[in-house]
Parts: sequence; C-alpha cells; structure tokens
Amino acid sequence: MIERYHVEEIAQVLNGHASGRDSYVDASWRRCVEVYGMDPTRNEPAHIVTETEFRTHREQAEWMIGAARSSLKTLFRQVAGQNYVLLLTDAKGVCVDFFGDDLFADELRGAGLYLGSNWSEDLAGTCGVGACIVTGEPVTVHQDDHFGNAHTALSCTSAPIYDSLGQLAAVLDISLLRSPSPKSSQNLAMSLVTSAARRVEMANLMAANRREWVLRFSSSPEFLDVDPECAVALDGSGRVIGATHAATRMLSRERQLIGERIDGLLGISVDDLPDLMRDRPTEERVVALGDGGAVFGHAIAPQTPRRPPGATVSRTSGGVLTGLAGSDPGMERLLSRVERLAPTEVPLLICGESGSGKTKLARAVHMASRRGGFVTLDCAGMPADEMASVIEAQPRPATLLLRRIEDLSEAAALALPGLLDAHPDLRAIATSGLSPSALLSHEILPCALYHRLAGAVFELPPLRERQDLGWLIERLLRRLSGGEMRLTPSARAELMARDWPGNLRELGNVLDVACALAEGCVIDLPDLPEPPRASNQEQSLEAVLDACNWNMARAARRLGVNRSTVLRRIRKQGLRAPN
Ligand SMILES: Nc1ncnc2c1ncn2[C@@H]1O[C@H](COP(=O)(O)OP(=O)(O)OP(=O)(O)O)[C@@H](O)[C@H]1O
Repeated sequence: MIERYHVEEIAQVLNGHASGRDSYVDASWRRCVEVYGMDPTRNEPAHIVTETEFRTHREQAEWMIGAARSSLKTLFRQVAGQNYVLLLTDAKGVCVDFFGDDLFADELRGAGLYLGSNWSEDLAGTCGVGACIVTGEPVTVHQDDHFGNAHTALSCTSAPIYDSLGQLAAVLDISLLRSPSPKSSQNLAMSLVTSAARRVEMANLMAANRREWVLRFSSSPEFLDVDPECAVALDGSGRVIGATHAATRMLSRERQLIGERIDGLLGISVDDLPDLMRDRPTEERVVALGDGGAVFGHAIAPQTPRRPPGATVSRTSGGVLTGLAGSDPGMERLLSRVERLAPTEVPLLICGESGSGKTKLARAVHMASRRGGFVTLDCAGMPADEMASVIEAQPRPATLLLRRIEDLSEAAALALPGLLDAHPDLRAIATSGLSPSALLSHEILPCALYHRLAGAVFELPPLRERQDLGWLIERLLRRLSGGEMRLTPSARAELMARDWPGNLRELGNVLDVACALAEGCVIDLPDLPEPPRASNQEQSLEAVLDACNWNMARAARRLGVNRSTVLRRIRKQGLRAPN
C-alpha cells in the first residue's frame, strides 16, 4: 500500500504538483525519472563497486580519510548508542570509510550502508549522499523521501566536505536503518554531521597550509580559539590560497574566493595579521566584514623552520615590516635596519611615545624572524618570581616582548639578566616610553640590564613628526571600515593638522569614532571627536621635571605621587627629557 502511495506521489510531482517535502526531494525525484530514466516501482538493490574499483576509490581518497578520521571517530562515539552508522563517501558517492556496529554488519551491507556502496544519485536514486553531491548542500533524505522502494526504511543525513580550493571532495553521511517517523527527529543528526564536516575542512586546511598564514573566524569570542566557524589560508602578499566552504560563503557570498586579496575583502592586510594572534585579547581581534558586519579573527603564523643565521628577510616575504609606514624617510631607514636585524638574535630596544607603534613593531620583528613562540610581559607591577615562571614556561625558541621596561620593579630588574642568560634561545625585545638616554641617565634601568637589552636601539618618531600621516589615515580608515568610508577634504585637512599626542592609538580611536558617527559613507568635520586639551596639571609636570633636572624620584616627591605615577604621566603626555 505504502509503495503504491509512494509511486503515486512521485507521479504527482512529475505532473508539476509540489509534494510538500523539501524542494531538493521533489527536484531529485524529477531527475530520477527525467534524467536517469528510473522506475520507482523497481526494487533496485544497493550498488556495490567491485573490489578493484573500491581500492582505486579508496587510494584516491586516502588524504581525505586521514583528515576526517578523528572527526568521524568523535562523531561515532556521540551517536553509536542510537544505532547510527557513519559513511564517508568520495565526491562520486562511493563509500570509502565506514563506522558502524559489527553486530549488524550483514543487515547494513544489505542496505548499502557499507564500504564500497555507491550512493551516486544516478545509480541509487534520491538518497542523502546523492542529493548532497548534486546540490552541494547538507540534506536529510528521510524514509520515503528516497526514490526507490528499497531504501524507504532508511534515514540519511549528509553534509558536503569541500577541499581548500572549493571543490567538493567528500560527503559525510550519518544513517539509520530504522528511524522514528517525523523527519524532524533527524535535526540533531543534521547539526552533528554539518559540524563534523566543518571540522574536517578546517583540519584539512590547517594541515595543507602549515607554512602559510591561516586566519580563522568566529562570530562568538568564546569559540574563536577552540572551535572557529571558518578559515582562510593566505600567502605572504595576503592573497587567499585556501578557504573552508563557510569562509567562502561569509567572505565572498559564494563567488570565487581563491586569489582574492584579504585587504579587498576585509580591509586588513597581511601586515595586520600579528594583531590578530592569540596573545591579544579576543575582544580586540575584531575584523570588519564587507557587508557591515564583524567577526572575531584568529591569525596563526606560518610554521616554518628557523632561518639559518645571517639569512635576511626578503622584503617581499610578507611585507610585515614594510607595511608599517608609508613614505616617511626616517621610518623607511628605521624599518630597513630593523629588517636586517629581525632574523638575528640581537636584543632590541624600541623607544617612543605611548601609542607610537612600539608593540606593533616588536610583533612585526617577531613575524619577520619566523621564530616559534611570542610572549608578552607587561613590566609594570610584574613580580620577579612571576616573570621567572612565565619565562620558564615558554616553548623555545621564542621572542620575549618586555613592554614598558622602565616600569620594571627593582627586584625584577635585578633578576632579568640572569633569566635571559639562562635562556639564550629567548630573543628579548624591550619597549619603553622614555628615550634611551633617559633610561640610562636617570638610572631607571641598571646599566648592566640596559646593555643586555639594547643590542640595537630604535626610536619611533611621534606621529606629529611623521611625513606619512596621510597614508596612515587612509590605511587605518580602510582597515576600520573595510574600504567603505571616506573623508571629506575638510575632515582630512583637520586630521592632518592635529598634534596627535596619543599617536597612532589616538588616530585609530578618532577614526573609529568618526566611522560610527558619520551618516552614510562620508566622514565630515562634525563627525571628528574634539582633540584633547592640555590641562594645567599636564603643563606643570614638565615644569616640575625641568626644575628637578628630570630626576624622577625628586619630581615624584615634589608632586606628592610615586615614581611610577610620574613615569606614567610622562608617557601619557609624550614628554621627553632634554638630551
Ligand atoms: N604602523 C601602524 N599602522 C597602523 N596602526 C598602527 C601602526 N603602529 C601602531 N598602530 C596601532 O596603534 C595602536 C598603538 O600601537 P602600539 O600598541 O604598538 O603602541 P605602543 O607604542 O606600544 O604603545 P604603549 O607604549 O602605550 O604600549 C595599536 O592599536 C596599533 O595597532
């Protein structure tokens, strides 16, 4: 009786009536009759390929089987108690890997839920794997959604697995020999199988691109580092060389993503990737999408073997350093020296006002050096024993960034040289808001420590002295708005005329606010936040320091605050001791 209803229903669909089932079922039924010439009354058994054919299919899918195995095992553990079987088929629909209960092996083999069965739609009729291959989408083909009467007891939920170039590579299928009647009973199976397929794509992309940048995305910060939604692999110039299917959807809405540049897609370039690495707080790793939305990003640096000593970093090897400045002769000179020192072991001291880009430069040096780990220590308030345990815990070789070295406590300053000597495979990069001469002459750092850290010294200019302010404005704006926003000439002139005591950090914040306040895509003068005004207290700090000959301890006593507060205010105001 059921068979007769089933055949009649298929006939109705062929006559142009919708069945009320999922549209991919109706479409597949029509293909079965009109394209493959199938007859729904025939009870076709499962199609099993020959032993030789099976070996060929399996050999060709070996890489995918390897990438998928651990996800499949996890998935099988989750569902084994409910009598599900798992099939991994290749892109032609042939089952090349299988997880099921051996107790039911004969029954499963008879139903085609076994190694070597061929579930392509033109052979098996409407079925999960076949419909998934044709549509490229996850599907559930439940009971009498199947075309042939032989399969109407089964429920099959299938999700596509794409390779990193966007080609369908495999189908992951989870099936039941006998299932409860409502199709909605398989919603959980659908969610499990699509998540597993996503993880297989992710594992495959990561394994194939160990020597490239990988940028992973998640809409929720909690899952960014542990279970991201999608990812792209980028070459050194920021071009997409691989992507998971979900990333293609998110970034290019199904258009070709391979070969696109990341700055065109996201308004960030390869130079910005170090800012999206794991040691940054997740909430700071926000990436703007072209459609106005935003996601969290996690950049994973290329894992290349260490460069032989003396080898230089090619300027085209990723542009991590060259992307830090436009045409400012001082910065260009500085970056070309930094570039030569990046792959060496020389410890670096980077000085400059707060917000001038010291941390960013240190990270870029690390990236260009292609060392393993990167660890940041904020020196203010860091007890010596904590510093020691963080350093001890680092896998090496690594770069150790010591931020605001002038804030190191006396005990930590005494302990640091010994720690560095004990770990020669840690390359130290220290940053300071004070000038090198202030660090030395005011005994802020013990002389021995200063020379231990200052193998080469770089002084980043404050933004008001840079000649590439226009370039930086454009670059930051592109990064913040994904290339959507532009400035009116008067807003641009106003930004070019400002002093920028907070340097690049202040510029970034001002543009951020302006993008939020602007109506539409144009930022005009009223959208710019007011520049900060110097208070009397700020003016008097410099006077007090001058009067105390820049002796911090004396200035602190005179102002009635402690030494670190004086240092903090000096940094905040961008004051510099006269040389
Ligand atoms: N060359 C650059 N191009 C674009 N943005 C930059 C550049 N350099 C720094 N920035 C941005 O400016 C902000 C401040 O940079 P960074 O943290 O490196 O400054 P800093 O000198 O280390 O500051 P502090 O001394 O206060 O820690 C960051 O948001 C950073 O991403």
